[in-house]
Amino acid sequence: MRTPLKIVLVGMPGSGKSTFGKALARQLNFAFVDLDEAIENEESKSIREIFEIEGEGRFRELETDYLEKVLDGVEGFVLSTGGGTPCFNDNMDLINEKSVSVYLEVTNEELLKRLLKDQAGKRPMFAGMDEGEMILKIKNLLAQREAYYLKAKIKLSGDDISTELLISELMSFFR
Ligand SMILES: Nc1ncnc2c1ncn2[C@@H]1O[C@H](COP(=O)(O)OP(=O)(O)OP(=O)(O)O)[C@@H](O)[C@H]1O
Ligand SMILES: O=C(O)C1=C[C@@H](O)[C@@H](O)[C@H](O)C1
Ligand SMILES: [Mg+2]
Repeated sequence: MRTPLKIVLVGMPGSGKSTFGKALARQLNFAFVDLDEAIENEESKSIREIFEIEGEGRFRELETDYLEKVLDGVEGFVLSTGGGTPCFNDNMDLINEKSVSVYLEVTNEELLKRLLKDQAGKRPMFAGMDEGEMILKIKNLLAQREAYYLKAKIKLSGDDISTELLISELMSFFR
């Protein structure tokens, strides 16, 4: 039996992992998993509730548990991680051991635009912040996280990354 292809998307909050992942899975006819959504469904709580009631530490434990479960699946898939997933526990090493990881690198200006557009309160990391505070938070998060994201096997940069570009990068990767 051929080894199933497991594609894991990583990147900053708002970089488009969920949106892009869904489109990529549809195009490849692969199963799609969004780690944040999987946690919310299984725990019957929103990410915001888990942060507020049980704290970020508990969320990071759950995140690693669900990540391991998905990565150990026998079928191929596209997995969109949460923005912080690669940066806690040994998650990024685990991702690289078991999948082809892809970093979606988007400019801070575009991240801000997208996060401002999204429903307030959807992302606990940015809860209650004004635009100036969000810019600082994006810069700080990227400074802490970029080294983890850069461990990905493939990096795609730009504010309008297409699924066709990733498919062509995947073909080069396996060539
Ligand atoms: N290529 C794109 N161009 C413009 N807007 C986009 C693009 N991709 C995603 N968006 C928009 O940006 C916002 C964030 O996208 P998305 O939720 O997919 O990001 P994410 O990386 O999954 O974030 P998180 O880490 O918080 O889960 C959404 O409103 C989405 O519609
Ligand atoms: O950047 C982060 O740390 C997070 C991003 C989201 O995808 C969620 O996983 C959660 O809100 C934490
Ligand atoms: Mg997402």
